[in-house]
Amino acid sequence: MHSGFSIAFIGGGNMASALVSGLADKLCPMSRIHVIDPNEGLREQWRARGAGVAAAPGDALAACPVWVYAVKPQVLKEVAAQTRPWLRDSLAISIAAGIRAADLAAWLGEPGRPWSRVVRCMPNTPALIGAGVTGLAALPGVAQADRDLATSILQAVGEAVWVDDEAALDGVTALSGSGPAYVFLLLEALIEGGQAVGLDAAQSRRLALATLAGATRLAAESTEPPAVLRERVTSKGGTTAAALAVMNEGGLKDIVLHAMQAAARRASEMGDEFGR
Ligand SMILES: NC(=O)C1=CN([C@@H]2O[C@H](COP(=O)(O)OP(=O)(O)OC[C@H]3O[C@@H](n4cnc5c(N)ncnc54)[C@H](OP(=O)(O)O)[C@@H]3O)[C@@H](O)[C@H]2O)C=CC1
Ligand SMILES: O=C(O)[C@@H]1CCC=N1
Repeated sequence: MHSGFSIAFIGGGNMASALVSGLADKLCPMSRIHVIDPNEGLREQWRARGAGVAAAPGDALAACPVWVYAVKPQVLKEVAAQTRPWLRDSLAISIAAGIRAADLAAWLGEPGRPWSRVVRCMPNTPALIGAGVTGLAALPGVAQADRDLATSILQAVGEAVWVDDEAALDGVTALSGSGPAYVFLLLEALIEGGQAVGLDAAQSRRLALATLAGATRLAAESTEPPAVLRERVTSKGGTTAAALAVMNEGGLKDIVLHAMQAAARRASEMGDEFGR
């Protein structure tokens, strides 16, 4: 990416912050990051980090070749209308859950002529430390150069996975978009459980984090499926079998399945509710 590359974040909240932390200095310096957010306190934080800030769209936005919409799905339509007058030749990337690329393209374009440079994606918060994973999709007419540009931006904060059918992004949202929250919930449970079985808080946290990290890395590096790795931990008549029996009785797998279905359904509902 050349040194003149600059990127605008429309919405400077949690996710913009996570993306910029991973991006800054890898792809473009902070001085080339422009953040638009109505919240004065947030703008002050961005200013302190070295980013350009504005309360509303203006000339600085028009000059950015890449725009990342990082506002809530509920306000994206209104925000697209606010930014549209400043659109010259920029690639529009949306990270809003549920909102379909065709809707954003229609909001940014003219009647009968949707904006052709729209990529929809679903990152996750580990982007903050460069360990994110992002699902991406685009309408069929989007140029390969724009797909490559979006890939390079999201790859700066982790892995990038393209899906052919945009509807699959609702599934990505249910898995990796919301997924860090499921892992944090498990982590909370492990830490509380550790204390319930006699460890102190610090020991529990250390053991829980190392267990999640170690097991995840083992699964990633192994050629064997997770079920086989699970069986290797589970000695006949032993401690793991006792624990898994309780988890199976409680229907843990079904709970996760139903939770993910609820998340995917909600993404699709938000697309209907806040799109079009
Ligand atoms: N959090 C996550 O893990 C993930 C979130 N996403 C998606 O990212 C998007 C942002 O989420 P998140 O960062 O968590 O939300 P936040 O609420 O933290 O950030 C959104 C920011 O946009 C600001 N905003 C509101 N109106 C405007 C406007 N007109 N122009 C510019 N900025 C505006 C909000 O200000 P104010 O608060 O004052 O309204 C807020 O600071 C959502 O669409 C979400 O679906 C995607 C992947 C993961
Ligand atoms: O909860 C949400 O709607 C957003 C999308 C994925 C993670 N957070």
